[in-house]
Amino acid sequence: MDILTARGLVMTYGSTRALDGVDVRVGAGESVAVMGPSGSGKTTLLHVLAGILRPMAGAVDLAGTDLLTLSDAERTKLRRNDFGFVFQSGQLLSELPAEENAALPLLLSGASRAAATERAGGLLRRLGLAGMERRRPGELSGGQAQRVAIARALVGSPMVVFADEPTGALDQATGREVLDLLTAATREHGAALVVVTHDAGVARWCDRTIAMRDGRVVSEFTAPATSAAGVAR
Ligand SMILES: Nc1ncnc2c1ncn2[C@@H]1O[C@H](COP(=O)(O)OP(=O)(O)OP(=O)(O)O)[C@@H](O)[C@H]1O
Repeated sequence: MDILTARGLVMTYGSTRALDGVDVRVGAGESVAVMGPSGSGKTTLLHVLAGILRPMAGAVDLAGTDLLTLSDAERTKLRRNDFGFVFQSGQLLSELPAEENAALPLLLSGASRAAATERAGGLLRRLGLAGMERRRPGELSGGQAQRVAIARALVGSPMVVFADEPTGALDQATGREVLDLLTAATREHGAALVVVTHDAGVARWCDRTIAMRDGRVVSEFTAPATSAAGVAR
């Protein structure tokens, strides 16, 4: 069953067609890598699918809800409840301990502090951060900080996690570890994952890869990383 579908997406910036008629579907619990050269429209697609950007044309449907007919307030609420986000870096609040950073979406949704930090702490421990729950982001390595971001993305049990170059600021080995955790943790939670990346190896962790070029999906495949590498350039 598809949980997220988009049809005919068009997004332009002046004369640049960042999205030029894109159709995408994401199955429930499926992980999808979005690849392609710089400027091919990957981040724009992610933002449109996540309801952050409104396209000039097309439709986005999340489990039967048309995202583009919602009011801004409704879309914000849907993003908070149904989506999780992991960005390249710098998304944690520097003054808050890891546990509270990870608990933030639940706190914003009105959960009690005790319940929210307990759930966040459990996730952090499952992501290998036992004993680091009270550390602030400045006291964590880049890879550890991304694990906190993954915990935060999953803490509200979202339907879809969106990740934009989540390992872009990490060395390759740490990046692989983080991706492994990201895909395993989203799977474990039954969430779908849409991950934008330049790393052809990511396809190894994902169920499907979408390749973009010049604002269009040029190929789509379920394949090992060796096939993905040819499309990544
Ligand atoms: N806010 C904006 N204003 C003007 N042009 C934009 C804006 N955002 C994106 N673009 C343009 O739209 C096109 C697609 O950009 P996008 O960021 O989606 O590509 P990308 O594939 O994610 O690139 P990268 O891999 O470098 O992050 C590019 O030509 C970019 O310059």
